[in-house]
Amino acid sequence: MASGGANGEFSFSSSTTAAANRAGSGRNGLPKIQTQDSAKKAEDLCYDDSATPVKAQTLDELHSLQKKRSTPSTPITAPAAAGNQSEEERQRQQLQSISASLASLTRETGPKVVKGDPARRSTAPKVGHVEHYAPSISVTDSSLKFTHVLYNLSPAELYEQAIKYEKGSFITSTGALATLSGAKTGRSPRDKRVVRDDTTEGDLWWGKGSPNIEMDEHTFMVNRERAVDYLNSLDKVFVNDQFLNWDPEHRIKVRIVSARAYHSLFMHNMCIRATPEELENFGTPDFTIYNAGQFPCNRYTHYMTSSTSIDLNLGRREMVILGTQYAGEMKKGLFGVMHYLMPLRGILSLHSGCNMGKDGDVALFFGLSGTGKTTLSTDHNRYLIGDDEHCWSDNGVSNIEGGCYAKCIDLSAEKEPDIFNAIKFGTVLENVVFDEHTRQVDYSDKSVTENTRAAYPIEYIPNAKLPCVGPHPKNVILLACDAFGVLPPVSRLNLAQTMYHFISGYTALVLLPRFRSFFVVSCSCSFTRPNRLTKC
Ligand SMILES: Nc1ncnc2c1ncn2[C@@H]1O[C@H](COP(=O)(O)OP(=O)(O)O)[C@@H](O)[C@H]1O
Ligand SMILES: C=C(OP(=O)(O)O)C(=O)O
Repeated sequence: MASGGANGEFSFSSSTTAAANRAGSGRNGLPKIQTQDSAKKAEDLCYDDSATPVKAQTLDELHSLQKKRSTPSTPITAPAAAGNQSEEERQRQQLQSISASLASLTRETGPKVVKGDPARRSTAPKVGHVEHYAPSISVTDSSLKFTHVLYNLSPAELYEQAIKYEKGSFITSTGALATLSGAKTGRSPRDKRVVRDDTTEGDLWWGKGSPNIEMDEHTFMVNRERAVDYLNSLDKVFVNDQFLNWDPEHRIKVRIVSARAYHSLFMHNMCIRATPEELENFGTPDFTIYNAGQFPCNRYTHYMTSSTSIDLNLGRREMVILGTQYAGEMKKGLFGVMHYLMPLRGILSLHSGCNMGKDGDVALFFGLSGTGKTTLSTDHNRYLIGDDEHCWSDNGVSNIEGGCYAKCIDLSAEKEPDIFNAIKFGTVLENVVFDEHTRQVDYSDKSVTENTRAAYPIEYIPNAKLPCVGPHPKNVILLACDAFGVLPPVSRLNLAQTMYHFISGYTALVLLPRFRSFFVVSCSCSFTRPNRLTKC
């Protein structure tokens, strides 16, 4: 039994130990564990208590001292058109916009949308509730409840939400948030549908060979309603208002409504993060994602061939996700939107990584999934502009995203140090396996999936180029997985050859990463205008 000795020493009560203590050594002859002089300590504590009284009477009061109110980094300036808009009015408009996003299109009333965490019952809603429409006699049960909106939460707040409420969420030894994406651990391209209507009939590639599988507007609305009803049935939803495209002239405002903190943090990392000032004037989004991934689609619905459906409606500028929680669907779904919107503005959207040398020479890395865009564009000797999605306009190149989505299988500090070190607080780590005690990740473990991923903000890469824009590219590199040695390891191509191989898009699909060989085509090219490439 251990007890404190009269002189403040830590001692054991057995006679052997007491004898050892007298002899100046601890049990088994080990040196005694020294502690402070307890009498002096008690005196100090006494003085401390009276010198700095606690500025609270209760624990709740003490907790309330812990948190300072967030304030925008610059004073709130009234937008010219809106005149002297009060903070309260601005909040009301923001809530009304979110309320409109969540509105059912078939019922007249919906839940009352309020801001804030429902778990903090003592905190009154920031703004009074907003009905979707004026109350009518056709009141439904759903109109009697509240839906709490967790709006643009910070990574720290999202960590707390995930760990508290989402099974399979843990903090790893380097501070990343480990999560599980559920039954789906990769994208579901066969479950993707695009609404074929007047907007898209002439602009999109339909029919044999096209990746665009059509659905009609009515079926989209059925799925949209299903997703909105699911989200409205929850106590709380996450809403992210963010941007796409670092080129300020062609920036797109996106809103992501989701049910999981994991999804909100993933998009926080992957889209461009708005400053508090930009959020003040965010207004109506250009595009909205409804992510109801935990809820399946109804297979009796026309066009549905599984319980998963990812539906894009370019006319309504909306995307609905049902039956998959894999976060990459949101990222790639938005990329599809940019592939539609940007060419209409004469801008080429590129599925490529992009980096820049010290002399300003920009290189593009094209390739299908897994060919090495993220790995090779994250080059310690060059500035990273982006790892996956870019726009090429008369202004040069710009990254569409605000973060990177790296594959983690067999990741090591030696081979990919910048990516390895980016896996820290704020990073989402999907489907990795870790030691239950030390929380050290085993990047070689494929128990959950081989497609383990890390999503982190681009500034986690030390030599990221911020803002993520650059001049016209000087070199184009085409990457391909070639398991069968069809292609030479490296070839230098002229313009016509580059166009030919770009269209061919050869990649062997059935590969494990360790068998990959990379066909790298480097072409010193003279593309100065994007429409030249558009022709191929
Ligand atoms: N020589 C190599 N070059 C690039 N990636 C490689 C190479 N050898 C193995 N890899 C692995 O292949 C994967 C490439 O994936 P990634 O860079 O994310 O591709 P993409 O961004 O094109 O989808 C990574 O897991 C990387 O570690
Ligand atoms: C987002 C994805 O694409 P990529 O492999 O190109 O990162 C994905 O496959 O989930």
